[in-house]
Amino acid sequence: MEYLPCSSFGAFKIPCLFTLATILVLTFFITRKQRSSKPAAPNSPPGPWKLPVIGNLHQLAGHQPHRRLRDLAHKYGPDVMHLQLGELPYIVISTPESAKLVMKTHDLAFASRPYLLAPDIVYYGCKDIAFAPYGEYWRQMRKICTLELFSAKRVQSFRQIREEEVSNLVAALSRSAEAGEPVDLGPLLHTLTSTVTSRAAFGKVQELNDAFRTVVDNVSDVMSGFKISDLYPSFKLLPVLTGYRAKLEKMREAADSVLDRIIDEHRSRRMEGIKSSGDEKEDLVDVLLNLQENQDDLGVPITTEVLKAVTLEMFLAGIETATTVVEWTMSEMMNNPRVLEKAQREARRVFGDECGNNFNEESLHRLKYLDMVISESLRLHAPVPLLAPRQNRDRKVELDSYEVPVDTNVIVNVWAIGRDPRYWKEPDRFYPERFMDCSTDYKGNDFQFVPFGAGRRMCPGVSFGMAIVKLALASLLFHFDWTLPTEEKTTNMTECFGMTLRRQYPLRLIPVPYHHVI
Ligand code: HEM
Repeated sequence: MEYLPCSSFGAFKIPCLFTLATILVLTFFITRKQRSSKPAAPNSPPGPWKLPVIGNLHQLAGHQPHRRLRDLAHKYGPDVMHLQLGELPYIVISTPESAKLVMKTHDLAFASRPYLLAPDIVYYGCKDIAFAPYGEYWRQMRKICTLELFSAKRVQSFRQIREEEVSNLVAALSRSAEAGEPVDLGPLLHTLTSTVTSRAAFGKVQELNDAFRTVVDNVSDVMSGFKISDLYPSFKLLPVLTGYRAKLEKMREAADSVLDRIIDEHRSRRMEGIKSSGDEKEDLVDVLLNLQENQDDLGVPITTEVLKAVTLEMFLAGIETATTVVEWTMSEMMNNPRVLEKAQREARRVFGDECGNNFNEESLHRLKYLDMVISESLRLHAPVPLLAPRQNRDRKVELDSYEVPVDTNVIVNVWAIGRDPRYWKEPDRFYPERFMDCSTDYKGNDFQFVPFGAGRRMCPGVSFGMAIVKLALASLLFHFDWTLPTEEKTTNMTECFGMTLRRQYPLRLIPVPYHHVI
C-alpha cells in the first residue's frame, strides 16, 4: 500500500486510496490530534474541488499523471493550477509562459526540492544533487558536476568507451540478425547505457558492474514517484507501519556495500601507485577522490558518503533517461518510414561515402537531420514528463497575480508544454522538419521545449546523456535496415509512467545488416 505502483500516480488504485483514507481518518480520531492541511491562500491559483484527507488524489487515480494533469489544467487552471495531494499543496505549471515564470523569473525562489523519504535514506540524507535542498551544499556539488564531472572535456574523454560499447551493441544485433528473429531493443539499449555509465564512473570491473546494476534497478524502483508517506509528512509512523522505511534501509545497505567495494578498490589502486595518468584514463570516482584529497578550497567537505551518493545518482539519473530517448526515437521512426529513410540516408552518406565506411564519433556533428529527429522525439516523449518537483522553501511568491504560499511544491508538466498548440503546429504529429531553420533548442532558453528543465536545477548531464543517445541512434541507422515483425503494422506507442516515461510494450524489431559499398 505504501507504493503508488508503476510509480507516481500512474497505477493509483482507488480502493487502495479509500482504504488509506479510512485508516488515516481512524488514526486521526484515535490520536485526537487535529491534522489538517494549510488552508489555501485567498488568491491562490484555481484548481479542482478536493476531498477531505486525500485532497485531489482521487482525480489522478488510474490515469497517466502527465495526461491527466494536462486535462485538469485545461479545465481548471491552464497556466497555473492548485492541487492538494494528501496534506501537501502543489501547483501545476502547464504552459511555456508560466514555466518561464517558475524557472527564470522566480528561479531562485523555486530552486529547492521537497523533502522525500527515499532520497533521505538512500542518499545518506540527500547528499546527492537532484534531491539536495537549495543551499551552499547543493551549490558546491552542482559546481563540481558542471566543472569536473560533466564538462565538455570530460564527456569527450569517454569517447572511446562509447565507441567500444556501441560496437558491442552492433555485434549483438548482428548475431540476432543472422537468426532473422525480432530483437527486443529496450534491454539491449539499457545494457549499452548502463555499461557506458559504469565504465565512465568506475572503470571496467565486471563483477562490480553486475552487482551495481542490481542495486540500481532496485533503487530506481523506489525513487520513482510519490509515496503515500511523502504525502502525509505529519503522520510520522506511516513509513514504519507500512514497512517502507525498513525496505529503504535494506536497499541502502545493499547499495552501500557495493559502493564501498568500488571506492576501496579505487583507493587501494591509488595507494599502490597505479594512479591513472591524465584525464583520459580517469573515471568519475577517480575525479571525486582527487577532489576529496585536495578539498581545501572547496566550501563543503567531500565525505565518503557524498562520494557514494553522487556516484549512485549518476546511474539513476543517466541510464533510464538516455535509454528512453533512444527507444522512443526508434519507435517514432518505425511508425514514420519517411523519417527513418531520410535519417538513414544521411547517416550512410556521412559515415559511408564521406568517411570511407568509418563509423565513429568524429563526424556525428554532421548528422543535422538526426538532431532534428532527436529533438522531435524529446518534444513528444520527454523522458521526465513532469520535472522533478521544486519547492519555494522559506518564501512566498507572487506568480502571475496568484499567491504561492511558502513550501508549495511545483510540478512543471513538460509533456503538456511540448504539445501546446499555441507553440507547436499539429502538436501530436512527429515531424522533425519543424526544427529546421528554427533556433528553438533544449538548452533551457526556450520554455516551450524544456525536456531537460531550465534554470538553476536544469539537468547537468545533458552532454553526457546526449553523446550516447546520438551515437547509438546513428549506429542503428548506419548499420541496419529495420522492419517490424510480420504481425505488426506499426509499433504500439502506449506509455508507462515510471522513473521515466517508458514504452508500455517491448520494442520488437528485426535488424537486417546493411553492407555499405563505397
Ligand atoms: C538524455 C537523458 C537525460 C534527460 C532527458 C534528463 C532530464 C533531466 C531532467 C528533466 C531533470 C530535472 C530538471 C529540473 O528539475 O528542472 C534532470 C536533472 C538532473 N539530471 Fe538529467 N537527464 C538526462 C541525463 C542525465 C545524465 C546522463 C546525468 C548524469 C550522469 C544526469 C544528471 C542529472 C542530475 C544530477 C540532475 C539534478 C539537477 C539538480 O537538481 O540540480 N542527467 N535531468
